[in-house]
Amino acid sequence: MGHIINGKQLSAEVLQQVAADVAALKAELGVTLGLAVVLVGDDPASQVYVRNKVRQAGEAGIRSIEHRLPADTSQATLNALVDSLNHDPKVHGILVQLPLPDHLDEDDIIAAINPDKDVDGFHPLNVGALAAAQPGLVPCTPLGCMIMLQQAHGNLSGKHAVVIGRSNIVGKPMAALLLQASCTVTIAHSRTRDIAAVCRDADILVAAVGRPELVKADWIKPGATVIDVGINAIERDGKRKLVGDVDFVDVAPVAGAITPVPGGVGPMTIACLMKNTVTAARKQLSDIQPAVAVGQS
Ligand SMILES: Nc1nc2c(c(=O)[nH]1)N[C@@H](CN(C=O)c1ccc(C(=O)N[C@@H](CCC(=O)O)C(=O)O)cc1)CN2
Ligand SMILES: [Mg+2]
Repeated sequence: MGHIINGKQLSAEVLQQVAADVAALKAELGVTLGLAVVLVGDDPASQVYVRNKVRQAGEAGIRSIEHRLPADTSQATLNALVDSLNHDPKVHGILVQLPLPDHLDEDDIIAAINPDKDVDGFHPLNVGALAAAQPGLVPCTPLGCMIMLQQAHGNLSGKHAVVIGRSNIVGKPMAALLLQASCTVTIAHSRTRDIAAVCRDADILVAAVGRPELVKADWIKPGATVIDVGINAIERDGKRKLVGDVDFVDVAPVAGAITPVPGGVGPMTIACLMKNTVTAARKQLSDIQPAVAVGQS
């Protein structure tokens, strides 16, 4: 049985560091960090995630400013809200919970966020910065996966990493971060030929496709590290159950280390949102007060 990477415990450690950084910024500069959380509509899962974000911000000493808008909110109204948050000095981070209702254009809203406040790391300028290995805000889920990998593996240099999935939110930024860590990176997707054989060559496998329990034991090189980004609600034996993109029971005996679902990558996503809020605030505060030393960690 491989080592189970405990995302709950690791996220608590990340949050503890964030709380210390938030307290230090308050002590040094007298600034309370602010995170604006925008939720449009009443998607039940999004409501749970937003509630957890607001709670954890509070635990880290970050003030959250919640904006809950009805499902029929217009693009113009949402853009105007984002614009006002962009100009509010008490707001250091802005996140718009996804998915948005169908009539809204997600790309347009993301592009409207000030890139310095884009704590999700989805703005095209932050996407470009990551691709060019320049400083910027990095999407929370891939950032959380990297923290888990570094803890499980130490140095990642020279490892073959396979990422299954090519989404803008997880697959592509994940591949960019693994490349920055000097991995040899393959992105596999729905058109990849003999995907099982491609995955079997991986020292590190990151599954982010949204297909319940797609990855089986015979896809895994013995001893490989397996990071499961999938969160899929299924029904089994008449009960609702959350499973990942990896068949955990099948794969865990073969893997060297593996993340569970729930309790793996999910909690790290929220912890990294708080970490990004500190990163964003430091950049904004050092732009305003370049002479003041704004600590880094
Ligand atoms: N603006 C954003 N929208 C979305 C993001 C994002 O990073 N920014 N990611 C996902 C949803 N998400 C955060 O927003 C998220 C999903 C799941 C979890 C989590 O902790 N999951 C738990 C299980 C939760 C459950 O019981 O339902 C776990 O894996 O242990 C955190 C955050 C899409 N939208
Ligand atoms: Mg849409």
